[in-house]
Amino acid sequence: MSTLAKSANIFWHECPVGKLERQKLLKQKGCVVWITGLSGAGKSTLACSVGRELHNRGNLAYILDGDNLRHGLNKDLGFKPEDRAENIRRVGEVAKLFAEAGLICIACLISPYRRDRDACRALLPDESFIEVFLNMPLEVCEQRDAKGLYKLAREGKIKGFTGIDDPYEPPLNCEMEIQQNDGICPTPSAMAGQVISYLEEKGFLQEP
Ligand SMILES: Nc1ncnc2c1ncn2[C@@H]1O[C@H](COP(=O)(O)OS(=O)(=O)O)[C@@H](OP(=O)(O)O)[C@H]1O
Ligand SMILES: Nc1ncnc2c1ncn2[C@@H]1O[C@H](COP(=O)(O)OP(=O)(O)O)[C@@H](O)[C@H]1O
Repeated sequence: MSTLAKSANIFWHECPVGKLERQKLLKQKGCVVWITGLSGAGKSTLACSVGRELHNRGNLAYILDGDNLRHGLNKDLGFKPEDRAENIRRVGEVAKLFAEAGLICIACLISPYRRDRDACRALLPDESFIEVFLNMPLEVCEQRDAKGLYKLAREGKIKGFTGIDDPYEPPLNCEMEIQQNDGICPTPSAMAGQVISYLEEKGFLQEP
C-alpha cells in the first residue's frame, strides 16, 4: 500500500492553542511509549499496568492496543508484511497526535519489523518516542498461549505467525528492554514500575 500523499492543494492550518499550553494544562509532557514484542510477551498487560499507575498518579494516558485497533481503525488489514507496515504506520500517526495533544500514549503492538518502528520514531520529536522491548523468549510466550494461536500456528492452521513462520526483528537501540531475571518474569507491576521510573527521570510526568 502506498503511503505517498495523493491529495494536492492542501494547506496546514495553525491552531491557536499549542502543544506547550496543553502540556501546562495537563502538567505533563506528551510522549509515546511503544511496547514491542512477541504475541503473548505481556504487552497488553504491561500497557494496562502502566496506564492504571499513571491514572492513579493523576497523569493522562491512553492505550493504543494493536489487537483492539484491528477491530476498528485497522480492520481492513491482515498480517502480510505490507499490511503490518500499514498497521504500524497508522498507529504511529495516531500516537503522534495523542503525544501532540499532551498525553502519555502507550502503544502496544507486536510491530515485528524494525523499519516500521523506526519510521514511527522518526515522526516524534527527539526523546519523546520511548521504545520498550518486552523481550520474552518464544518458549515462554508459546507456553502461555493465552489465545491458543501458537497451537494453531504450529498445526499450520495460521500462516505467517510472528516467531513461528514470520520474523520478529528485535530493536537495536531501544530505550528500555525488559526481560526475565534468572528465568523468572518480573510481575506486571514491577515492569510498569520500570517504565514509570523512566518517564519520571526524563521529566515526562511533570509540567514543562
Ligand atoms: N499471523 C499473526 N501473527 C501475529 N499475531 C497474529 C497473527 N494473527 C493473529 N494475530 C493476533 O493479532 C495480534 C497482533 O496484532 P498487531 O497489530 O499487534 O500485529 S502487528 O504489529 O501488525 O504485527 C496478536 O495479539 P497479541 O497476542 O496481543 O500480540 C495476535 O493475537
Ligand atoms: N509479567 C507477567 N508474568 C506472568 N504472566 C504474564 C505477565 N504478563 C502477562 N502475562 C500473561 O501472559 C499472557 C499474555 O499476556 P498479554 O498481555 O495478552 O500479551 P501480549 O499483549 O503481548 O500478547 C496473559 O495470560 C497474561 O496474563
